[in-house]
Amino acid sequence: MYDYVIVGAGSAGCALAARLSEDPDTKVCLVEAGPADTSPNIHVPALFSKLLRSGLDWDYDTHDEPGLNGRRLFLPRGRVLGGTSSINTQIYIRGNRLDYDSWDQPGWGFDELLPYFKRSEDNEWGESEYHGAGGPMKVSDNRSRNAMSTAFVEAAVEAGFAANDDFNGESQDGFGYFQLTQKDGRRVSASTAFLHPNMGRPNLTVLTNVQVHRIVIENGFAVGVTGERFGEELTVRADREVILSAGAYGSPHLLQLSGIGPAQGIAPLGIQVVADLPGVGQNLQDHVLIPLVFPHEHPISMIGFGQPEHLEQFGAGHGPLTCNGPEVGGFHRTDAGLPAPNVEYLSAPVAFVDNGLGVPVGHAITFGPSMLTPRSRGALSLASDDPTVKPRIQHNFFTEQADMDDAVKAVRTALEISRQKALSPYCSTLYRGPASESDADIAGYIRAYTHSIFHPVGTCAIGSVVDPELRVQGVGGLRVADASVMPLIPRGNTNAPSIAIGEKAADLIRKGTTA
Ligand SMILES: Cc1cc2nc3c(=O)[nH]c(=O)nc-3n(C[C@H](O)[C@H](O)[C@H](O)COP(=O)(O)OP(=O)(O)OC[C@H]3O[C@@H](n4cnc5c(N)ncnc54)[C@H](O)[C@@H]3O)c2cc1C
Repeated sequence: MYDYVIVGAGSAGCALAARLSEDPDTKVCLVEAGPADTSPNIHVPALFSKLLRSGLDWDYDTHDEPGLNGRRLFLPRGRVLGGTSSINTQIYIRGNRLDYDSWDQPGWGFDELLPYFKRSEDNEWGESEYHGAGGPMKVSDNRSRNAMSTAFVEAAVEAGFAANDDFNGESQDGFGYFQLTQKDGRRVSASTAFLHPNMGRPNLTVLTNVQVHRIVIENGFAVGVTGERFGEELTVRADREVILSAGAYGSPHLLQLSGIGPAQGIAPLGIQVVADLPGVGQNLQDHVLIPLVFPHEHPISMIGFGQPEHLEQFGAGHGPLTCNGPEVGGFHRTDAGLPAPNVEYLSAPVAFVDNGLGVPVGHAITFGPSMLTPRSRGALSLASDDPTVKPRIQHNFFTEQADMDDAVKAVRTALEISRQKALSPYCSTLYRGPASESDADIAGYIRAYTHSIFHPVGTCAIGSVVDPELRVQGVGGLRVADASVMPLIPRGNTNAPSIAIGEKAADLIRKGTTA
């Protein structure tokens, strides 16, 4: 018997488990579907693409996307200790102040969340107004610094955009190198930061290879979870609370399998409705990337990494194997009158094609806009009452014309950057890109080549599915703490915000706010 059972050892779940188990009198069980994070492909940043569609990936796809010529897009999610933070590209971004303030939920404004961002952080720059030092998660400058990445930032400046050294500081706008969740050039995941140092705590149990199938609910109260481990059924009981940290796809999937969700979607599958919560699985938001790929002859892209000298350099904490992929980027407003950036440019020293699944055959640079403020909304619903069957996920990318209008402008800006002098050695040939700069050609290219950049949120949103203390409405002893609770997607990458949610959830739970 445990006080708290947490489902999912991802970005939020690891932070939550570590914080709750700081109290030696609190017994915490963290249940994870995937294995321990021992694969070397996790820890060597440049190998991240080897994790996609591997055994450490839930390997989802969207249903036919109506705004993207009916294509199905690849949606990777980590299935391993650390969750998606064990397979991501380590960019450390919090989003914009405006994001959290516009959630308009008590306790979730930017000024109230900043202490949680800082508490988790150990920035090599040290402590400041916007940064924390001494927290569990190391944040460092990029150790790789590919010549193409530097050229991309220089080209953006040549095109008239500002340089920015700190996207998490006073202002988000501008171009520069990202800071990364790395230590000495190795990946820092939520697992290596929050779990590894605390595995010896007698009051923290971490169960791996246990896929939770349902929440056990007795008299309207969550009292544990049932699942499967190597073919054997397993039940874990919680004395106080069950907390779902299974991610933006996993948490609404589990709620619906447990009878919590839209009655009209779950009852026909023979699932007994425990709470009719129409918001579960709705409000799905994500960022897309529109990649432009420029092949060239310079032998400096990621396909050349892995030479003996690179391995030696990696051992010393630097060199190309520390490359996270998108080393640089920038935040930009497609219209000067916007209150905050609506585009994040990403640039990687490699041909990043076919959702990251295509194997690059020659040297290239890939960059393009990731659209930060989508109006389109998708949904996740049950395809079956069998918990091992993947849910039906539809993002509805670009089903709102305003999303397309912004993206067309953003692609045009990327092409303008590609024509600057600093990029001239690398960008003379456009292999993947629009046929011309007409609105129609750019829109056609977007529909044919856009992919997800893997930041799903919003499917158990605060104010709809959970209250501001993250309690699931209509069921006792049950909370959700992960990216799914964000009512609106932040302007940036979603790992740091998910960790901040785990940090804050721990304080909410410790305060004993359960009804
Ligand atoms: C390829 C890729 C690159 C990315 N790059 C970046 C980046 O550079 N920077 C950034 O900020 N963000 C990035 N992201 C996104 C970011 O990592 C995620 O938004 C974040 O990790 C989500 O955290 P979470 O806690 O909500 O969920 P997750 O970290 O996905 O954790 C969910 C956990 O729950 C487990 N789980 C799910 N269902 C069950 C079940 N039924 N039983 C037991 N366990 C279960 C999963 O296995 C997983 O461990 C990237 C994502 C991908 C896929």
